[in-house]
Amino acid sequence: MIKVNNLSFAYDKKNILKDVNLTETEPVIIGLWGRNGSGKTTLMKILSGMEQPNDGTVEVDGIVPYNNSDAMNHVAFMQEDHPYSDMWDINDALKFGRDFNENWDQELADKLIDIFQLPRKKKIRTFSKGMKTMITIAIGLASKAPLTIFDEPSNGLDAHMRKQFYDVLLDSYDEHPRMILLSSHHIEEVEPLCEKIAIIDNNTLVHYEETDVLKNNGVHISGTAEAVRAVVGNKRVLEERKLGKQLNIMLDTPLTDDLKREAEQAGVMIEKAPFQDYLVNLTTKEAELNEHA
Ligand SMILES: Nc1ncnc2c1ncn2[C@@H]1O[C@H](COP(=O)(O)OP(=O)(O)OP(=O)(O)O)[C@@H](O)[C@H]1O
Repeated sequence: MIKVNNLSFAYDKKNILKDVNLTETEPVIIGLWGRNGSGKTTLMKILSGMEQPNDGTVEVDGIVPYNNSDAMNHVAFMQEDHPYSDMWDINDALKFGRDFNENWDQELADKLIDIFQLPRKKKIRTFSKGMKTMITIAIGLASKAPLTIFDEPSNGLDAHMRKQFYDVLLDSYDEHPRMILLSSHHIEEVEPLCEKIAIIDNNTLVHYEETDVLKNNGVHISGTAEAVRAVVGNKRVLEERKLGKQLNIMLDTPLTDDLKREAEQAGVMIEKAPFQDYLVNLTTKEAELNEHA
């Protein structure tokens, strides 16, 4: 379904993406995580045919998306701050979706507009940020495109709306499994939806893994320096912070029962690190290693 081989892309000779490889053949919901400016939107634009790679190849659903009028039937790219005409109300936006997506599901579109309680008659330009995000989610899901891409889809949604977004996305995916790519720089916002996570860092895709595997990693250990170091041994350290005689270390390892026992015996505190903190430290560490390579 997605085949990206040795993809490189530059804006004005500045490398944004380099040697990106990603292959996925199964319907799956993927979270694309990376820090601000890491190249998530750029990769999404390339997958949807809005930008052309400088090097390498991209195939989506068997087609090369760039400069291909057929791409619209294979990829729906719902951008953050999606550009709607100032004159449009919801019916105009849905008509646009219907005209450009051969798999368009009008019943689902109408249902989502009702669930999100969006006003049909008001111009979209008068909507709040969260309401604009919701209409974008409705159009993306109703497109039923083989690859549906949402750039920062939970942006502007309050906790209640975010839950509704999760529910409608998972219902729609269960009913019609397809590939859905969701970007975020805050992993906790999309992780509950995603079976797999792709991580962009240092201009490339550094990890593509099952969410459950990645999410298990990252452990904080704190206590006196000597006791902490004894537990750490030669495990991979992602972050180290000293506070007087106290040492706090983040390890790149899962929190196993063995490790908990070891920590208890050594008299140090041990806990699972938040997923977002783990990813930030993981990418910082790998960027440092690359710099020194
Ligand atoms: N049209 C453009 N012309 C020149 N540089 C650009 C253009 N669009 C993006 N960039 C640069 O490309 C890099 C990657 O931007 P991109 O928008 O893909 O990142 P992102 O991971 O989506 O960031 P964010 O999480 O902040 O939205 C940034 O350094 C950005 O300044």
